[in-house]
Amino acid sequence: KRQRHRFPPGPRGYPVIGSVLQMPMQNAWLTYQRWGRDYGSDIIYLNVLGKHIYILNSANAVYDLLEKRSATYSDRVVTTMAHELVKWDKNFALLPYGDFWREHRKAFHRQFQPDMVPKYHSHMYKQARGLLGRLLAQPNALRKHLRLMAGATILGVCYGIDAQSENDHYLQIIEQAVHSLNEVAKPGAYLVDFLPILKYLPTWMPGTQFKRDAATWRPQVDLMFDEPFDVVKQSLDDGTAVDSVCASLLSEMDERKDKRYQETVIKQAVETAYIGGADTTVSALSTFVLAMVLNPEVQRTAQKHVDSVTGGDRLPTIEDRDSLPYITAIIKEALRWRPVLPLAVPHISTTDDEYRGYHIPAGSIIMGNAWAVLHDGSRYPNPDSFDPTRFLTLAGELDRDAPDALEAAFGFGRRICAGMHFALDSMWINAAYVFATLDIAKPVEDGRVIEPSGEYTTGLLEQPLPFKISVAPRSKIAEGLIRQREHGD
Ligand code: HEM
Repeated sequence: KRQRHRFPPGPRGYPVIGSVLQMPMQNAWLTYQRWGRDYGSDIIYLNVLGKHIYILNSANAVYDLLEKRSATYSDRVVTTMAHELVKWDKNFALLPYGDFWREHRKAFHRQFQPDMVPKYHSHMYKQARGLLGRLLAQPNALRKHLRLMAGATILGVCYGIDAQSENDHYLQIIEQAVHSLNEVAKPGAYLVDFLPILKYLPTWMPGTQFKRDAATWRPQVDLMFDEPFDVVKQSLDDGTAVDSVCASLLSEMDERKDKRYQETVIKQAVETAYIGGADTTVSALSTFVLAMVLNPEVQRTAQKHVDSVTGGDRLPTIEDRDSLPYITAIIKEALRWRPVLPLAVPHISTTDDEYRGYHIPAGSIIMGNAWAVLHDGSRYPNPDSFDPTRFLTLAGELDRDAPDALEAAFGFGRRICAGMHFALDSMWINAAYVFATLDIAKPVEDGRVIEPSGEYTTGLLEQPLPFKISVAPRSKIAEGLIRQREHGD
């Protein structure tokens, strides 16, 4: 006898194909948030070609399922193109839940847990200084400068590689490979993901462009993982290794366990830091700059706070953080206002479950709508305005009772961002350096103020469309700090 299950409300689809035609292609998080309002439910259900999809639009639903029941909701979508043909599952953020993923997460955690991150601050300071100088010299290449800052910080920390410019050999290898991750991650981009049998077609047949794409991309992905790892391994053998995450993990290998297996885990875990950490940091800091351009009074207040702590004649350090809650609040607000991954990364359930009387079969796709959680007006009044004081008490301290934007901005449960503490410190240092030294504003061209569009790209990861800024040193002393520091003094 067939049991009838209850499912949450959602747009009614058509027989067989389900809601495939209703799936939003642009800014899906906004449509999902609106559906939540239209259907009066914080859980929305869609059936797309037989796949069960649940969208969680509230902090409660996200917490109940992705946090409290994280043993059930921590798997990942596995696709033929990304995982099998291009081998992007070397990126452990895409690995299915299980022991192999757990080994990666453990190795990564050993090096990126909160206690370890201070070891990496020197790399962050160095690259943040470089960013100041480049912004002054070339204000209209913000994205390029941020990419170099974020990429070089991670390469320095992970492999001890000192990338000087965007033409750095390793940065180029990685950038070339990462391009294909964006392509294979586009929903519905590859028919073979719906009909895996197509992978057996010979490459000369029409309609097999995906096989040619995979043949081009797979060696690029292999190279990106292999080359920096091999260089560190060789340097350990030669006795010339410098301090790095990769070198530490290789030196700590357990001699009783299989060497090749451990090396594979280390290679993949370390390179995932770049994949997980570069574009995300660029997006978050681009939003930070956009917010400062649009909210000059917030920028001025932050500058005053920084000056009151540094006296205006030195650069801030992370040790100043406790004295500068306003800067921390700006970082939280940037991550809340325009979350980098508005739908985080989808989770998959591994056993049948029931929640609020609704049936959730094993293999369902669960999307935590970080955007909806972080723009919930009952938790964040006036959610569209950029207001760091929402995280502060009247006395200007961080408000421990305010809902924390970090709860959704970095994802959920056992798959929560493994580089979160690293990301927060790196963002804080870059923002504090900018406040200490630079005025960032809308540029004026031919007597006209150029407004940023404020628009964002749409995809798994969102970032502001390129916008123009003007950058000026705040004072002669500030200019001196940038120049002096640039020369390594
Ligand atoms: C502002 C910057 C960042 C944001 C907003 C961000 C956000 C996220 C999100 C939303 C996820 C998916 C969580 C989920 O599935 O629920 C994630 C995963 C991950 N992130 Fe980040 N991230 C940032 C920076 C970084 C950095 C700097 C690193 C490395 C140093 C990093 C490493 C990772 C890794 C390894 C995963 C995969 C975790 C897993 O699947 O077990 N991230 N991040």
